[in-house]
Amino acid sequence: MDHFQLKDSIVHCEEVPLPLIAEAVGTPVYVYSSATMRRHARVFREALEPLSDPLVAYAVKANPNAAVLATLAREGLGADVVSSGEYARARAAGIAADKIVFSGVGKTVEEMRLALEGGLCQFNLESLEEARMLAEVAHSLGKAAPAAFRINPDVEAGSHAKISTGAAHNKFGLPIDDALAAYRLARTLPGLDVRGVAVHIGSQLTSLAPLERAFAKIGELIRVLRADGHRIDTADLGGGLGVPYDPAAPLPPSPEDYGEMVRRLTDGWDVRLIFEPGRLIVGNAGVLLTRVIRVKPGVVHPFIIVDAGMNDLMRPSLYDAWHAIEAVAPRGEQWVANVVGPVCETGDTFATARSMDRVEADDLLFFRTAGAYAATMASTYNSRPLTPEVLVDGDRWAVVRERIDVEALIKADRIPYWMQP
Ligand SMILES: Cc1ncc(COP(=O)(O)O)c(C=O)c1O
Ligand SMILES: N[C@@H](CCCC[NH3+])C(=O)O
Repeated sequence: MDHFQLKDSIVHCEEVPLPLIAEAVGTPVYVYSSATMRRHARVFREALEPLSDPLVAYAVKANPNAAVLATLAREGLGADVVSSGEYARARAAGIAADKIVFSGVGKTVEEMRLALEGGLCQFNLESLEEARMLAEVAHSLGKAAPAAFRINPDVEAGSHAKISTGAAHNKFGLPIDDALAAYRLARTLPGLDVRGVAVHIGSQLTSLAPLERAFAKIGELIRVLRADGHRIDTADLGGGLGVPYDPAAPLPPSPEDYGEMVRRLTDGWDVRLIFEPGRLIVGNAGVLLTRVIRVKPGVVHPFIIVDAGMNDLMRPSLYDAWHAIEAVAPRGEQWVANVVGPVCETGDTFATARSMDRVEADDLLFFRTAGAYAATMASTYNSRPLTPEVLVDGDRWAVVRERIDVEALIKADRIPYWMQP
């Protein structure tokens, strides 16, 4: 079910016409559909049935907006966090501490302390060095930190190189060949209670095969660890399932196919499974609404200059990502055009030679699949305000993050004392 659809020739988010939001809030603006998020949370959970009591810990990095987190908390989701900021956001949104998994490559002593004091399900440790540090911090607090090692299974995820994490040369996780020695040593550390394994090989995966290879290796590792006397109660299988961006591309595997594969691969593991989906839950729940500033002729195709830039939506410039770009009030004609932002970089290009709705200055366009890794990766480059966010629920809508304007940016800067009069 697509919650961004034409009704009376105007694209709506659920029951709310997008032009209404553009007029009231200004553009560019992110717009999220509550119904889509709720639906994705349910579809994912249903796809895992009848696994007993899995923890679905939404990867907060995909979209950490407080209203988004509160929506997902009400669906019973936990949180996968990678910083004290994400931990604080998850707690503030009402996510119970025992549903929070703390991942991340460079957890600091302060972050460890914060999560130990506030409570959590487990830390996913990336190295023995990190395990030692956590053991010390927990011991000093008189606690035993619940933990798993994130294993690097040396599997190529087949995704974009910048979002693949499971190959031996990537910075993530403990090399699988070092795992047994690490579990043995970790067991001797007071302050540490290692009781699980974790794996996450990358994001926007469009095939289940690499996940199957990784999970098979993890299954074998669990067997080896148990034979060596280690207690393994949890297996965190990460996130990574891709979502459709380009309708012309083959569909990524469905949550149902993923669930079937997981049940098959984890049969007999006898652990509590943890999942960390991010993009799957929110990716298609958001759009970036933008207005055409002007159209200028190009040598080959016209340039549509919109008021959203690479600072608002980085994915095309960072990963050559493809986002559908459609008119909010289509004129019924198609053309081939380039869509670019106003930022002073050639990379501020959203689409080149794209067949799309013909538009004129002042028309509204929207970028689809902008609910994940979009607003959260925005910057103020070129001294552009941070884009506001709006949440829709049926016929209701609300601004859930204000535009952080240039006044606020200027106020955050300081003139040093020696330059003051
Ligand atoms: C450890 C970890 N878990 C979960 C995720 C969420 O991934 P995705 O949004 O692809 O589901 C990520 C990001 O790739 C991650 O690094
Ligand atoms: N930012 C990436 C995903 C990174 C996943 C982080 N673990 C994207 O937009 O596709």
